[in-house]
Amino acid sequence: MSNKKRRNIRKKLYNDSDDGDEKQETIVLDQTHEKSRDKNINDSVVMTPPPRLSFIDEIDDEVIMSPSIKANPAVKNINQNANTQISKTEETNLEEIKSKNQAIQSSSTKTKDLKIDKGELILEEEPYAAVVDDNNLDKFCSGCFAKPTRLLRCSACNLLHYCSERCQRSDWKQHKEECKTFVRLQRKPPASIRVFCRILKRRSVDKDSFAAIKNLNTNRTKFKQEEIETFAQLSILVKECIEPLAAGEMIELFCRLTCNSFSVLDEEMIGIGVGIYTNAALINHSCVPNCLATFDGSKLMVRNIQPIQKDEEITIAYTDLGIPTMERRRELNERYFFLCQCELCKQYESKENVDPRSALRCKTRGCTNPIEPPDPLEMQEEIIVECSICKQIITYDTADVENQIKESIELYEKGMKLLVQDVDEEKAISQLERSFELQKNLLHISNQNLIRTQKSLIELYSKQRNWPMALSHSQLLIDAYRFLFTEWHPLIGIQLLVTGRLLLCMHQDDEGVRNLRDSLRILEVSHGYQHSLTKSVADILKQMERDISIRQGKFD
Ligand SMILES: C[S@@+](CC[C@H](N)C(=O)[O-])C[C@H]1O[C@@H](n2cnc3c(N)ncnc32)[C@H](O)[C@@H]1O
Repeated sequence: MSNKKRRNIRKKLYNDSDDGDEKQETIVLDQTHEKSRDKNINDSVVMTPPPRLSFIDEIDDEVIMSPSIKANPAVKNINQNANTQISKTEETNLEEIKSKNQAIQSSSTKTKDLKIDKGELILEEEPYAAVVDDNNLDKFCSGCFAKPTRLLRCSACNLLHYCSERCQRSDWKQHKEECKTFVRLQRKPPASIRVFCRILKRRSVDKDSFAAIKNLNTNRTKFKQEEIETFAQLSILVKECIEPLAAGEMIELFCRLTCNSFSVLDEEMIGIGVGIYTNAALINHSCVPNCLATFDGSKLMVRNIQPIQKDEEITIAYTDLGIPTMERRRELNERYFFLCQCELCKQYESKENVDPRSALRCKTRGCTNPIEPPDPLEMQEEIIVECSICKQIITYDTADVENQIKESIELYEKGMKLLVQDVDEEKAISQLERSFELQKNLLHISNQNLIRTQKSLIELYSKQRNWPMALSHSQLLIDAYRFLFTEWHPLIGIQLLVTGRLLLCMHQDDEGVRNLRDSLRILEVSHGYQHSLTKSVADILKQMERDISIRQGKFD
């Protein structure tokens, strides 16, 4: 393959630009807008975005602390009871889910067991309101949530960015008033407040649509008093921006947002914004979900990654399934007020089953069995276990294990801190590599600490174009995800894609194509054929396969 072609593929895969840093351009929408421009705004936007935005983090930063508002679900999902699990009052615009349910019901009368095969689009929904996170405002279009190489900045508030004048125009109805507010306040309210205001704005122009919001679960009585007080204080921020509702209604709306908002995810399933999807919010949670939510821009799609049987409840995961079961349960309980009783959570209630997310690895070469780490409360000097798979008796020195884990976490945190401080990346990498070295022979491949260290290393090495190092970590991550997740989980597909593109960058075309093919197979199920990510992988594959066959023709 020619270097030019390879560069083009790399550009496509990495959203790379040969032009160096993109200049932010200013676009002017109309005269009124132009007139309101304040020359000093640039200097006056004071709020520093937190390193990674979430519903909670922003609020902590901007206002008061409260565990409760921390309700920005990682990927929030819904499912209620079995029949599609659409609970609740029937009046809302649930046509899509209902008709899907009917389809499920009727197809189930045709086939005895199977209802819908994997990869079906169960629900597709545009947000009632959605905003880009504070620290992503200059990276993603506030209209379509795409990440183009070039963004245009709103010339009045200088905060929101758009990929085109068309996107700015289509968002203008929502942004017009908000834009003036940002200018007047001389700071940007956090994303949670911005999305709240957008909901109120939409209500003011389309009262009927608000019924879908009112239909959402509030869990009002389950919030702690201090959380309700936090909501009351947040209401003051809202009042600075838009005509508020009555005090009680404001609190209820905060409760609803806390339990029902979604993180809008980019192609790599990383949070870039907050959105409210009134139909998808009716789906309940499971840690072994049969469906998953993905996004194309801000459009949410729920697809089933497992076949769904008649009368089976549709479920999605509200939280990161890579975190250990006890932590997951605690998080679900704190944010959503329920004790998860899914089969995964129940499986690890008993000590007999070891959760790989927090486990050590078996010391026998080639054995992938997770081993329970020492319990600090038991204060044993060593733990002696018989591996249930390889049957070897293994001894771990408790103090050694604890020290190594502690040190590896410190090294990881030190490395990440160096990155935030913008210190030399090399130094950060060396801390993370030392952390990895301590963990790799001690922790199970799917241990959450090991996974997060490797994810950071892949990102850093890719940034430095150190493809071989990024590749070695990426290949290990595929194994870790395969151990944790079901076959069609999108994280496996995305990691195969990352691995494939790294191989292409290293001119290992055949192996790269194999990984891309495996990735595509999964993405077709998890994201669907029409998703922009799936299409771009299919395009690259086609191009690569054509290239390879031409080359083979030449050499045969
Ligand atoms: C986004 S709503 C889901 C739809 C909700 N069941 C309804 O009827 O509107 C989230 C709330 O649903 C309930 N919920 C979701 N998943 C659950 C589960 N697996 N077990 C028990 N309750 C669950 C909890 O009350 C949670 O706060």
